[in-house]
Amino acid sequence: MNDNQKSLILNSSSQYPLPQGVKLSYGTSGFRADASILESTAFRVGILSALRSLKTQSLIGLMITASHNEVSDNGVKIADPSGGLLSQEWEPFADAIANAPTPQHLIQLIDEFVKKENIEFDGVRSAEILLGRDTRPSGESLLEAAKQGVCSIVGATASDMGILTTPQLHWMVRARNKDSKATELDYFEQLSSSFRCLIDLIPNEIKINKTDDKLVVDGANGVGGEKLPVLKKKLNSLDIEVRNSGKEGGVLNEGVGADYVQKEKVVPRGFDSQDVGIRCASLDGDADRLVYFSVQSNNTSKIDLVDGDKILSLFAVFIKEQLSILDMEGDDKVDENYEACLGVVQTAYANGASTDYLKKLGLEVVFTPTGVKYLHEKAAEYDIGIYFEANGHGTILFSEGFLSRLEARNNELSSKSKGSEQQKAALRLLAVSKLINQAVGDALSDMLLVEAILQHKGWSIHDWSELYQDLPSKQLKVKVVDRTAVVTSNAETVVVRPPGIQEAINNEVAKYPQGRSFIRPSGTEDVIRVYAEASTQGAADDLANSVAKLADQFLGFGNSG
Ligand SMILES: CC(=O)N[C@H]1[C@@H](OP(=O)(O)O)O[C@H](CO)[C@@H](O)[C@@H]1O
Ligand SMILES: [Mg+2]
Repeated sequence: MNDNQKSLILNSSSQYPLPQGVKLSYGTSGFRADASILESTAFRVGILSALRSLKTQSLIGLMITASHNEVSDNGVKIADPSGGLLSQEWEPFADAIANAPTPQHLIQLIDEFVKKENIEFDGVRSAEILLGRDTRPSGESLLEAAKQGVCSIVGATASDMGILTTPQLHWMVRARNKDSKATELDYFEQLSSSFRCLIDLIPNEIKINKTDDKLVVDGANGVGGEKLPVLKKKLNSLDIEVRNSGKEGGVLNEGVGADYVQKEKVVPRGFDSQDVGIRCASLDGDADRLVYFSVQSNNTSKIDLVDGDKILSLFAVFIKEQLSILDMEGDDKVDENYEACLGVVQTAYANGASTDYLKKLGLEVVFTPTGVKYLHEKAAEYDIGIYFEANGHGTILFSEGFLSRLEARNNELSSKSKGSEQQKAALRLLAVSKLINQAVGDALSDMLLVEAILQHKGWSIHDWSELYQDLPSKQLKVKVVDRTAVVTSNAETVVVRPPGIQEAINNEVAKYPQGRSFIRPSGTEDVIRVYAEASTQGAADDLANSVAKLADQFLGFGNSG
């Protein structure tokens, strides 16, 4: 780094000092904290994004959001050239610069990193960053700080894309780096046209039977609630009513949204007994998570939840069915045809009943630690990889190689047997690959795929929910002295440290039919999470409570004295 560059960073970073006592970590999904302490972080991540752009010689995204956290929080994260999350190799550098106590320390860290990574400031392409933010009031000033960070790197350009859903920004970064159309309008156009294509391919006999009912969506008073009406205008085969759009005066994520609905299993604000029997869905605060639900008829404050595991199962059923029509799946595949490698990725939080169901379908199910970065990476190893967290974050990844095969197959079929069931199956899979966000889980595109599949199958939300019965489950949080004392293995299902605790958990689990329980340190909160599953709700609650007690005994404050 030359002196001119150093003094540029020095001058601008002195305007964004690190507040005292702040210690931040890039975490499961970027930096997140109370918005009032994040300006220096946004500024520094702005610098990081420009360096990442120079290193990869590609466009990079920077998103200001704290997803489902309360409105007073905010956060900042990076979208890599593929549209995916920041490479994990750069996370330690992100942590280091976010916590650098003075501008001088900051410059030293950047200088060392630039040397280590061989980042050239006078390469062919100068740094280019797309910035977006969710609807949080603090977003504007944090975006400005991030922009100043980007612009403190010589030659870098920052384009403010305004208010976007997180997946929209990731989608744009991916599209721009592939030289495809990449505006917000292009995003809506791609989603709506591929959705229409799937609807047009619904077999006639099903279309006649289909129930033309409406979908009511809880927008979490966030950006998804703002964007959905725009998308809705482009879809005439779907009747959507948006509630909690943020325009009715409700507070972001307060008693609303996918995280609240999934964790509390109660109706969000704005929904009541009049909604019994109606298909409902909830987005989270930045619209990268989606869950469905219906209001219970006998207790209208409660819901029947259709979570990420069931969205995954619905997608898996549909994809498998299309592959089977194409003879690209299963034992009876036609020899000359290629057998597509379809994989499903879950975490330990996936309901055990969903895993059983998927395995019975004959699917390969693999587990990764919690966090989209792990699931996404694993899913990318398949021709078609479907991943979902139980909380509703997920997508379907199609490999480039498989898509070329599919294109070729479609061309061949369209000359030999145009309009055949096989060709329709190829067209459906191609439409899914365009509808579903290839960069990151996307509530809006996931929702359109759910709706298209339900119409295709002529299923109500009830039919869908009946795919399997969730095992009763319970999640608890336990405050401990030091959550990093817990070290896990086997996709976080086994505790290897501290010694003894896993044996104690095993002894508890053995007392419950269909019992399963694990603990792990949260990556986003200062707690240990306890998960338990058993054959009845009472048993799941009891098991969770006993395991929480064990966590407290081994790790809690009483133990440390
Ligand atoms: C049990 C649970 O829902 N954990 C969430 C939560 O992570 P924790 O590391 O459990 O705090 O936030 C992550 C980021 O949004 C999400 O990926 C993950 O699924
Ligand atoms: Mg989110």
